[in-house]
Amino acid sequence: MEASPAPSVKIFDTTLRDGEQSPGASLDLREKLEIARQLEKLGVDVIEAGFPITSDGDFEAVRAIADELTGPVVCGLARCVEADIDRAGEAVRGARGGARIHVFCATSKIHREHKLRKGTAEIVALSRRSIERARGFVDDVEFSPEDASRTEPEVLVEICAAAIEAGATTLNLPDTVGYAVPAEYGRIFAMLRAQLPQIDRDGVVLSCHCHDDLGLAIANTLAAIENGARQAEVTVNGIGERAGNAALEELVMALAVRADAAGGGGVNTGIRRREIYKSSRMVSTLTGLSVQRNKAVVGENAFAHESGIHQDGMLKNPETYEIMDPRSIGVPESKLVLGKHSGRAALADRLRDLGIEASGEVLQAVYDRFKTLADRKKEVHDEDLEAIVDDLHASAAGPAGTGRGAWTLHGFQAVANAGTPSFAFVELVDPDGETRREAAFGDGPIEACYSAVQLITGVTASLDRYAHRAVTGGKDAQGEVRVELSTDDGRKARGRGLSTDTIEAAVKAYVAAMNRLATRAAEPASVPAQP
Ligand SMILES: CC(=O)SCCNC(=O)CCNC(=O)[C@H](O)C(C)(C)COP(=O)(O)OP(=O)(O)OC[C@H]1O[C@@H](n2cnc3c(N)ncnc32)[C@H](O)[C@@H]1OP(=O)(O)O
Ligand SMILES: CC(C)C(=O)C(=O)O
Repeated sequence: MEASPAPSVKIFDTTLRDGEQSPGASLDLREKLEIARQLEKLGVDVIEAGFPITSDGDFEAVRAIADELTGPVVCGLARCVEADIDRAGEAVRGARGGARIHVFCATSKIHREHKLRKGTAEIVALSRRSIERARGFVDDVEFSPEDASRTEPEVLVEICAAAIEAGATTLNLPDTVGYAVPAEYGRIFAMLRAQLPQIDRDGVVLSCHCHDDLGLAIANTLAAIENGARQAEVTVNGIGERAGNAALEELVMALAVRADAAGGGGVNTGIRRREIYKSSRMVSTLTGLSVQRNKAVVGENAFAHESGIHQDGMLKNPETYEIMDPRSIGVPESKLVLGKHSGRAALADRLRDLGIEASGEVLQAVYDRFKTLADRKKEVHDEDLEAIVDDLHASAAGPAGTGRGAWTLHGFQAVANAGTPSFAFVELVDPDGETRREAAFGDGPIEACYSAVQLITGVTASLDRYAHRAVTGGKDAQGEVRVELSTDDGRKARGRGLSTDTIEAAVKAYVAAMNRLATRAAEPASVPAQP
């Protein structure tokens, strides 16, 4: 006996309707068309392009999308209000990929009594009339009993039966306020199929529409599919009213990665997964709603790894820490971000990418400097690593290759006051390993530090050149200071310092130059190569 093919679920994308209801996300006609074209490339089955009674702009956008797209069915939303239905019918009529009107009417007790102020019988009759009116425009009519998950089961059964009789071809059971939990939401679908056998018999499509108020939109959607829903209403990036809707990318990838996600056996969608990331970027850019960094599937961190243990695993086999291949959704590659939690494996790998082979003691030396820096910076960039390696090369040579010890900066404090001289206290370790300290005043904290260094070392030099630049970006960027010193007897030397603290970079540069000056006594005319 042949195995029956895996069922498939239609993807009904409502980014342009419910998604656009996110505060601040309004889209104009051109933007809606651009997103609709991308949704067509993505392979969605139905595009809910808008709510045409809302405004002339929304009507025109739905009309334009219906006129242009040839793949997906184009749908317009309508209340159980004649003018809404007529406007939606006008907007989607003749849609090249198929036209649908989506009629909705709230059915829960709270919505009946407080919002619509109508009894159940009146709501059932109104819905029936509205569906019939919509069928006058199109054969494909979807009906949603709004707030279905909070509606009494008997009311839901009654209105769904009436909707099918009136000609609804899709029945959508929305969890309008994101209140349902998965088992309960799944049971509603099972209950309805059991109570209304005409659903399965006549091929009425059951649909789910979940909001994320409790973070359960995807779990609820999967529960609905497990219980017979064959259409899922979703939005790109999960945008939508309040906390948003079930995210298209999360649903599609849950079904793709886990064959048992909706009860086993596998469920297909017609989505071209390589278009997911591009769609996400486009929706984010055009709506102005940024995607949170840790958002599943499409967030900036979804395929980024910072901790050493994970990075090491990733380098050995990406499947240790990634359950999907980023390229399968159009993300070019995973990222190993170097930071405080990174280890030697990731560091050596990045150095290799930069053309620097480091192992053993050299790697350890770079690693020690890297960790010190990472304690001060959120992320260590390639330029930071190159600067660390340069710095190590310079100090490994000793003061201009003399082989003897050098002065090193141990610590400093600098106080800057407006209107009065600045004050600095500096501690250096001398070439024999002794810590020496001095305090001095100056015109600004850097000059005060330089005076203290001169007092400690006994070397008096003029500062001929001072240059500062940020080597990396951001507020925790590394600054590089380069100085050039000269003495009365004609010796010159250059020095370079690197730190996230400008004053520290300046003092390091000065001390490096002083070390070189000390070696210049024998050959006063020569200036060493730039470090
Ligand atoms: C769950 C959802 O996401 S539903 C979709 C929500 N989306 C939107 O509301 C976006 C577009 N909306 C709009 O532009 C406007 O609200 C309009 C044009 C639809 C209506 O505007 P107005 O006529 O000024 O009505 P307003 O928005 O103030 O109030 C809604 C009215 O619709 C009624 N209503 C709500 N749902 C339905 C329904 N499904 N069927 C019939 N009437 C309904 C309300 O009871 C209220 O009627 P009332 O004024 O008699 O009390
Ligand atoms: C119109 C319906 C489907 C809706 O958006 C909701 O109930 O959330």
